[in-house]
Amino acid sequence: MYQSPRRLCSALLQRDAPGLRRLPAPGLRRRSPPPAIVPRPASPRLLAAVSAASGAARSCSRTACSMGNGTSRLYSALAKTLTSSAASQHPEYLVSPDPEHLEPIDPKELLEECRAVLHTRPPRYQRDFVDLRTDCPSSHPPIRVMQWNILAQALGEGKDNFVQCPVEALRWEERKCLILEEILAYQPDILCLQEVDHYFDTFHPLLSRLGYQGTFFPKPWSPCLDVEHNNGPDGCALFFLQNRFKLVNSANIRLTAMTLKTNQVAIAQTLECKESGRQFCIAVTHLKARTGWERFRSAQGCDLLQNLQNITQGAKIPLIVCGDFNAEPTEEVYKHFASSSLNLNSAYKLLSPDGQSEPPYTTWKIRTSGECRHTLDYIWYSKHALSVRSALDLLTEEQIGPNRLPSFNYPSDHLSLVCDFSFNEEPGGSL
Ligand SMILES: NC(=O)C1=CN([C@@H]2O[C@H](COP(=O)(O)OP(=O)(O)OC[C@H]3O[C@@H](n4cnc5c(N)ncnc54)[C@H](OP(=O)(O)O)[C@@H]3O)[C@@H](O)[C@H]2O)C=CC1
Ligand SMILES: [Mg+2]
Repeated sequence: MYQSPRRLCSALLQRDAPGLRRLPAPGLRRRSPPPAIVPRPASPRLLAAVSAASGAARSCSRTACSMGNGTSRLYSALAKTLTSSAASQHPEYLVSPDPEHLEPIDPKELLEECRAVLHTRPPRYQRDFVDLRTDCPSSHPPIRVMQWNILAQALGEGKDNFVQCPVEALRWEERKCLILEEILAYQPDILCLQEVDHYFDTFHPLLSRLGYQGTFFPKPWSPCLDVEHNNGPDGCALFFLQNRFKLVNSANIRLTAMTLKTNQVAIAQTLECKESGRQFCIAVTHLKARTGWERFRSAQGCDLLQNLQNITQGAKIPLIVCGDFNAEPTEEVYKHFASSSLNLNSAYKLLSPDGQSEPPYTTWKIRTSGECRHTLDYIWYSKHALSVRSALDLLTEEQIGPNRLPSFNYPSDHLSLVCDFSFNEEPGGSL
C-alpha cells in the first residue's frame, strides 16, 4: 500500500512525539505545575541507536514515506511480523530467533511505521505523567517500569466477548501496532506484560532489536489453546533494557494454591543497574480471573510472596511487583500484599489526593453480562528502598468513550500503568 508523504506527515502530527512528556495543565494537578512539554532524556541505548541510525533516517525519509516498495529495512522488520502472524496455523511460537543476529532498530522509525499502519485510526489518547517527586535526590536516571495486560489476541477474538468492540478493532495487524506505539511512546526501561500470545513472532524479535532482553513464561494450560487459529499459549513476559541492567538471576514460577499447582505463573528477576551498581528484583504475574476464585487468588498471592521473600533474601533486595491481580483492593490477596513483611506500597495510590486510594479503574469493558469496570492491575514497590518519582495518569471516562475498551483507539481492555522509580539513599549514605 502506497503511503503518500502528506498522509504520513499528518498521521505523525496527530500523534504524540515519542520521548516527550506532556505535563498536565496548571491547576489540574495537585503538584507543582511543570512546563507544557518536557523532553524525556532518552536512555543511552536509545540515544546511541538514534544517533547511529540518524544518517540512515535522513536518507530513508523518502523511503519511509513510500513504504509500499518494501525497500525500508525497518518496514520489512514490521512487515515480517505481519506476515508471520497471518500464518498462525504453523507453531511459530516455538521458534525463537537469535537476537544476537538481528540488526538494531531505531525506535523512532519503528514508531513511524506503526503510525503509518494506523493512519486510518483515530489519534491515540493523550496521557500525562504526574510529578510525584519527593525531596529525595537521585544522581542516577530513574527506572521506568510499564505494567500492562495487553489482551491475548486469541482471547480478544475468541473468548472475551467484548460486545461493543467491533471485530475490525481487534485485527492483529493493527492492534499490534497500537501496542507497539504505546510501548514506544513511553519507552520503559522494564516492561511487564500479561496475556502475551505473540512473544516469539512479534514482541521478542522486535523488542530485542530495540535493545531489550526478554523472558516469556506461558501458562501451562492457556485458554488461548481452545481458540481456533490460536497463536500458541498466552503468558507473562518480562523485558528490560540491556544497556541499563545486567541480569543477576531469573526464576520462572508456576504458582501454587494450597500446595496444588495452578495454571497461573510469574517471572521474577534480580537485575543490577549498570549506572549505580544497585540490585533490585522485578516480578510479573497474572493471577486467576473471575468471581468465585477469591480464595484461590489469595493462595496464589501468598505463594508468590513466599517466593519473593526467598528471592529478595528476606526483603534485603528492593522489589517491584507488577501484575494483573484480577482482584479489587477489597480482596484478601490485595491485603496480603499491602501488609506483607516485604514492606510494599502500591504506586498508583500516590495519584490519589490522600495517597491512600487506588484509581477507580484499570480495566473497563462491556461483556454480555454488562459493564465491567475494575481496579485489578498494580505496581507494588519496596517503600523503604524506592521512591515513585512520577506516574502516568489513567485515561478519563470521556477518553475511554461509551463503548469502553478495547477500541479503535486503544488495543487492550486493561490500561498500561507506567512509573518512574529511583532508589532511596542507603543507610550507609550512598545514593
Ligand atoms: N486445553 C486444556 O486442556 C485446558 C484448557 N483450559 C482452559 O483454560 C481456562 C481456564 O484457564 P485459567 O488460566 O484458569 O483462566 P482464567 O480464569 O484465569 O481466565 C483466563 C482469561 O480469561 C479472561 N477472562 C476473565 N473473565 C472473563 C470472562 N467473564 N469472560 C471471558 N474471559 C474472561 C481473563 O482475562 P483478565 O485477566 O483480563 O480478566 C484471563 O486472561 C478454561 O476456561 C479452559 O478454557 C483449562 C484447563 C485445561
Ligand atoms: Mg483478559
